[in-house]
Amino acid sequence: MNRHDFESREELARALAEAVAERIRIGIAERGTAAIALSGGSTPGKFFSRLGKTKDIAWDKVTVTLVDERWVDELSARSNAGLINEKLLQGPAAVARFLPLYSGGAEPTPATIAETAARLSGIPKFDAVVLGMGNDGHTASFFPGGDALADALAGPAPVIAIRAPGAGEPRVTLSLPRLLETEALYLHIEGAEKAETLDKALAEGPELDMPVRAVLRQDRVPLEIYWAP
Ligand SMILES: O=C1O[C@H](COP(=O)(O)O)[C@@H](O)[C@H](O)[C@H]1O
Repeated sequence: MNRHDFESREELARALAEAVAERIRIGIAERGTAAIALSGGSTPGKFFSRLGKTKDIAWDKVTVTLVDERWVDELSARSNAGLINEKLLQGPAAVARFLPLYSGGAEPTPATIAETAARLSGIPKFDAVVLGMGNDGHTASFFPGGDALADALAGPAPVIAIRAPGAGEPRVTLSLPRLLETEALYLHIEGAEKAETLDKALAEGPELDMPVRAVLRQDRVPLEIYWAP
């Protein structure tokens, strides 16, 4: 894994946006289309704004989806899709195709999960996956204590419904094997507390206690860690 430290969050956002933009350009050059999976939460807003303003990308050939979603309506302030719409899918990027993970109703059902998995099956491999991390050591919706955490980490199902004490709403997440079907993998974290959490996760200990360890320990895709204070 490689760690990229920046002096400011603005610099990080610029560099990560350029790295992901380059993966998108390569995907379009090689296959005619590109697909990326992004995280939600409080961290990626600046990065999304930067990426969405990138002009030299054929955005109409790009599919954007999420690595995970809170089971809330897109109008909710907690919606990861809402964040993508507000910050990324504006300006040049407004013509990208967005594949949401939330599809209505009180909670995800086997049928809605199957529909989402079917839609994602049209994307055999992502060009870039950008993960975040919570201070409890979760990434995507791989939460400690999650009722489907083992399945989410091991697959084989590509899309998993999961509930966990620290997660708030019911969640839906792409499984780790599905997320590792990518050309490039990024972990975007900011702040001193998250740097400490990362150090803790890099130390020995069970993956079920800090699920981000499963990402840090995998050897299928080189992990690029982007951090700023
Ligand atoms: O709930 C979530 O949390 C993580 C981390 O979010 P942050 O607010 O600490 O940046 C995020 O990566 C994930 O997509 C989201 O659903």
